[in-house]
Amino acid sequence: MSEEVNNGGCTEESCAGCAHAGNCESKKEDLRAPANAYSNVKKVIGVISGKGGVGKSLVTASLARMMKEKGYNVGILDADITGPSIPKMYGIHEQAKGTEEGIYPCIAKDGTRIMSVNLLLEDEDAPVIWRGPIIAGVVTQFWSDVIWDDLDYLFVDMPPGTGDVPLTVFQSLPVDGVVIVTSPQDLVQMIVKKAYTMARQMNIPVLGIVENYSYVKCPDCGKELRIFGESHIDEIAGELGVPVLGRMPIDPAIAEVVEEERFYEAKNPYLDEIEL
Ligand SMILES: Nc1ncnc2c1ncn2[C@@H]1O[C@H](COP(=O)(O)OP(=O)(O)OP(=O)(O)O)[C@@H](O)[C@H]1O
Repeated sequence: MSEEVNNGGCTEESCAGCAHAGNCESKKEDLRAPANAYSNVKKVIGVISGKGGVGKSLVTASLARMMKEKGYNVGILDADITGPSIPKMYGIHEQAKGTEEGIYPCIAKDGTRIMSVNLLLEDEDAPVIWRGPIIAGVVTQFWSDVIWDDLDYLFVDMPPGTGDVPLTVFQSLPVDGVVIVTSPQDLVQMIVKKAYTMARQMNIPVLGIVENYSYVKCPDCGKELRIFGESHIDEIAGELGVPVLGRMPIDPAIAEVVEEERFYEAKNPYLDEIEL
């Protein structure tokens, strides 16, 4: 079930007397959180998935690396508050510092600016046991209180699903578009549609779909093994009218760079051609 939101197309005249006028999605700017006064972010891209564990954080960081390699100023807002993984991928274990003006993101070895709840906790292994509205508030603060400085692209790694946090990000941040990450399993069709529909209901453009775990390449004969079954991604993308941005195999070289916390030098050849 979705919240009662209006998808736009409203005019001042039609709003007058409308029962939803007070919380109408067409008046989106009312819900927008202000950016920090020292931030100048040109594009905000959300990375979402209908379900957990499909490699959303990996895709977020890969897109950030791709844009970094192209010479852009890039940041990652880790909105996956209860399962933050971005700082560790980049080998960052320090705490973020703040001043009166705001909080400074940590800077990875490749220059990527990163903010995550793990950079604010005294013990990075401590679990975050907060209720939805508190978590959503923290994500908004990552936009309003963090000094992002000049960024060409800010990638937002969302928690899986269509709960409080994605809703808050869509309502409070000026998201220019989302990338949906998925895997080739049977349930996927329905799950991708849920993520797609949520973004569309919030008037956020869907830039395309990335399929992860598409295949494994046999190290001996080079044959592509589809261990999660045949992909339905072209069908789904066609039905929704969005492009397939990439298909990633399970790649031990990528797993290694994550395990060794060296993502600042990662190259993900499977997503190189994406235009954002
Ligand atoms: N194509 C791949 N090849 C090798 N390892 C991968 C690949 N995709 C993801 N992984 C690894 O699988 C693990 C889970 O990936 P990731 O953390 O990106 O998933 P997620 O969808 O963000 O998870 P969550 O839903 O819990 O936030 C990570 O250790 C990641 O490095």
